[in-house]
Amino acid sequence: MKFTEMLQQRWDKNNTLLCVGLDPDLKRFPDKFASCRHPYLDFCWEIVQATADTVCAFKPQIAYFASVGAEDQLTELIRRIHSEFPGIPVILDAKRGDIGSTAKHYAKEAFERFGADCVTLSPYMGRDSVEPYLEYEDKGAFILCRTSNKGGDDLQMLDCGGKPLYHVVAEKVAEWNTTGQLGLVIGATYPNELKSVRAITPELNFLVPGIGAQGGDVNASVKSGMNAEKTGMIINSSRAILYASQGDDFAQKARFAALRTRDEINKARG
Ligand SMILES: O=c1ccn([C@@H]2O[C@H](COP(=O)(O)O)[C@@H](O)[C@H]2O)c(=O)[nH]1
Repeated sequence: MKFTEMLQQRWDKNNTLLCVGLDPDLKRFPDKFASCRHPYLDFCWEIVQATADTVCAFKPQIAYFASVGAEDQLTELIRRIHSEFPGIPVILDAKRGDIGSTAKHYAKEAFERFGADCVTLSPYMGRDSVEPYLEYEDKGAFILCRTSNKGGDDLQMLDCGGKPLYHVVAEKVAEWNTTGQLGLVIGATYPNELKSVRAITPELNFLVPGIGAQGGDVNASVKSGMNAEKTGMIINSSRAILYASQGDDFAQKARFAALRTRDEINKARG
């Protein structure tokens, strides 16, 4: 099934816009994982099992696996999600961006090696750096537009002939999106910007990180970013769910945190 179809089904049938981010940091795991052979896989798998019914997607962040040589654990994690929870799309947060010939290999890594359904990309190198990902017709890509961090201002707010650079990125991505595979990353820390980009691109889906640990306003973000169908958003929370407890009850506490967040999002949708 195509990434966009999987997502639409999760929105419609499971009534959730929540995405649980999988950013596994060994230092924050409960003690029982210290002696595991595959701690990143085992920890994330318990989180996935505890939260699967609450999400529209999972988003593993590649740096947390690659920095410790745990790529095989990431591959197995995504394989298990697809096998045990078919229909839940996996977005690999990799923020790639390179010339076409190299981008082909990054696309192969994300979609063939890791088996992800979607990937995050930088827009900085332009259309031909994105095109190799679109050759995988069932897959999707979210392009960085207005990121959740403070330093995003350095470039994204630059004036481009009377409009900020992130508006130009939104317009360009809408233009490149001839196949319906593209969306935008916009931080929940900037609800006003979410609103302005929704007005420019009513048809694009948004990946929205920044609630939870980064303090983004759930109610304002949802109201600003949802589309006419009250969907169009994948709202990510990683640390606030993963590390809701460091005790043996971590999975149960993660589930409660996910349920609370899903319900808060749904309340804001009205
Ligand atoms: O603008 C962006 C783009 C990506 N991220 C990623 O999302 C998660 C956020 O984690 P939290 O623990 O919920 O803060 C993380 O993987 C980032 O790399 C982002 O935060 N902002």
